[in-house]
Amino acid sequence: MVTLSEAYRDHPLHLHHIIPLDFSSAGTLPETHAWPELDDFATNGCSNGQKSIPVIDLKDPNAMEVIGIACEKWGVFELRNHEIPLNLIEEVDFQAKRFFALPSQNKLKALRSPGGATGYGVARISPFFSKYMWHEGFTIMGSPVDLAKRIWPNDYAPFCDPMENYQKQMKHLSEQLKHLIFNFLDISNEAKNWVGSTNSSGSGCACTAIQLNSYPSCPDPNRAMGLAPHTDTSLFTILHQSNTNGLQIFKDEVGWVPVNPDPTALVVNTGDILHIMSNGRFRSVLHRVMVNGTRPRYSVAYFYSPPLNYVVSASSNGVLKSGELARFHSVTVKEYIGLKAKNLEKALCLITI
Ligand SMILES: C=C1C[C@]23C[C@@]1(O)CC[C@H]2[C@@]12CCC[C@@](C)(C(=O)O1)[C@H]2[C@@H]3C(=O)O
Ligand SMILES: O=C(O)CCC(=O)C(=O)O
Ligand SMILES: [Fe+2]
Repeated sequence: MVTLSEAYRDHPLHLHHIIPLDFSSAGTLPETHAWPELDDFATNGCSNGQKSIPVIDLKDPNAMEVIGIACEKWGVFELRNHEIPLNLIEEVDFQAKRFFALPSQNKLKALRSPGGATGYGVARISPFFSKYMWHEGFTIMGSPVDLAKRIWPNDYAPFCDPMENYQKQMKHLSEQLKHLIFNFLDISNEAKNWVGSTNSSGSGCACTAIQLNSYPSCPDPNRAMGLAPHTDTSLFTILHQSNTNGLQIFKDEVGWVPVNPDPTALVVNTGDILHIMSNGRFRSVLHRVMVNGTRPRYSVAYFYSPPLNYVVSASSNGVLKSGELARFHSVTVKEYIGLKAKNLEKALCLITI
């Protein structure tokens, strides 16, 4: 089965950047989780009610055009009519909540290892910030069975079956979106089909991951940060958010724009790999998550990227118009993941020509 884990092996983390706080016993916000700059965050235009992300119907005959324009102008859109069964989404949500509701010592049985990429833990970006985030995550790459067996040794199927089904459905949806986006960008058939590329299992399949996110309700939400501002590494990410708000995207000349939850819809955002492949035309969108004083928030992110040894390059994929120069050096997906793991948001600058 396809796994991205290999790309993270050379970038081990310290345990304090893996083990989440036991949120169930935190009656007050610990200083370790109190973010000093938050006044800024709160007033940075996030209540701008007029601006909201584009909403796109996948069955729209002009889907390719409207998706392309949304990626260009916003780097994010809400997708309706996506054909992922709602009962599957609800089941995945339910299983995620069931996992996060376990006592801390049970969740720690599935803790991500220092050199690992899957399992329970804080967000990978944690070492780049001096404060911790009000967040816990569970990352799945390939089969969730080994991880789930550590928690439910004899009863892992209720967790694993919907996760595996979700992976299949999301992969199919991602292929449709990839097709529309690459056609909009005029990407060549070779680059489109990842010709000659393989991942760790030797197949030319995409690298994918599911990230279950939990943001418990917080005793001091104005001083806490759910997920610090970041861009995703992926080609694109498909997110389902349950009905507590908190996600915001950064739009130039506007500021932080809330992405209000619609549990029947999905949110698609562009990642760094698409940024590079499109020569910067589709900028990877900066986003963050704020927390809530009374309600927990849950989300499920599906990251979709080309195979690990795929060469991410605008100079050979057909996107450059005549006379246009490539803005980035070519890198493999694996090399870019390594750069991001070491340098976070400076990774793109490091490959800028
Ligand atoms: C496939 C992946 C993308 C991700 C790193 C990961 O290996 C699994 C977790 C993902 C996540 C989720 C929260 C935000 C993020 C930046 C992080 O710290 O972990 C993303 C990573 C990413 O896009 O690079
Ligand atoms: O919880 C959210 O809405 C955002 C999650 C996210 O940004 C991520 O998993 O990369
Ligand atoms: Fe993200």
